[in-house]
Amino acid sequence: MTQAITHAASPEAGKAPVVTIDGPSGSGKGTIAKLLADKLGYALLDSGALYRLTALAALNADVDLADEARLAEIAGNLDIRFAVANGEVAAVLEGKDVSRDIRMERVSMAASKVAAIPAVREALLQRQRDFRSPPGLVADGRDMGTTVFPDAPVKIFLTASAEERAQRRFDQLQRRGVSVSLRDLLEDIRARDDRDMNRTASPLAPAEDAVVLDSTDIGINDVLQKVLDLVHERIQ
Ligand SMILES: Nc1ncnc2c1ncn2[C@@H]1O[C@H](COP(=O)(O)OP(=O)(O)OP(=O)(O)O)[C@@H](O)[C@H]1O
Ligand SMILES: Nc1ccn([C@H]2C[C@H](O)[C@@H](COP(=O)(O)O)O2)c(=O)n1
Repeated sequence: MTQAITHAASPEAGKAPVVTIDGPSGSGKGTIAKLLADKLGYALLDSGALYRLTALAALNADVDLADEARLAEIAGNLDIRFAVANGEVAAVLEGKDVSRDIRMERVSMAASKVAAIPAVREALLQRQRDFRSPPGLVADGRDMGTTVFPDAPVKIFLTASAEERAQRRFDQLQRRGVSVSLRDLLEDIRARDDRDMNRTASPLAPAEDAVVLDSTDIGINDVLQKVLDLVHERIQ
């Protein structure tokens, strides 16, 4: 069962093993991170949710997304917690479950802009590190292996072609009854890749010691098994 962590870490917590899973949007990071955390009984950090929550708080307060100082202040003072209910992790902002709101397209776009601001990333750094706790942590994002947990014993960079990622997102939205165009999704994925890879602060890139897994032609179970093999080889 995935653990939800909301408290500051103890000295032992700093030594707990971390598995980092970075990669572009739609590569399957969130899916694999959740399955892995469940399997290992580790805590789970969905770092993208922190950028999404910052973006939602800013949109709710009508803050200009060009106002970097104000956005950093919002990121540094977020009133959030992650609650586990029925095996799912809910994101709670100022007491309200906003798990669905933070997945809306306008929030995704705002999160991508907010995440490019160095002062926002700095404001969220320690909060992310506080998720590290025994028996271990699975951390999903873009800079988990390069910046947030550079000493992690297992670093995965999960990728897939833009076309495959757009198709996966299309199928996911269709299952939820949301009608979208595959072409728009592909354009959106390319725009986000470009912004995530070309920003100056913690750009999306594999850590030097990361294992790169291309899941374009590999199913979820096979990806999970490859990651588990690495964990057993390096941690337990
Ligand atoms: N290897 C795979 N084969 C087929 N479908 C997959 C695979 N991995 C993930 N998926 C599906 O792709 C969709 C996107 O996966 P997921 O949300 O985990 O991606 P993500 O990398 O976390 O994206 P984001 O960074 O935008 O949150 C989901 O519907 C998931 O079930
Ligand atoms: N460590 C991270 C995590 C996420 N981001 C950015 C990338 C996206 O534009 C946005 C939302 O992430 P998602 O929920 O889609 O994984 O946040 C980042 O820059 N660094």
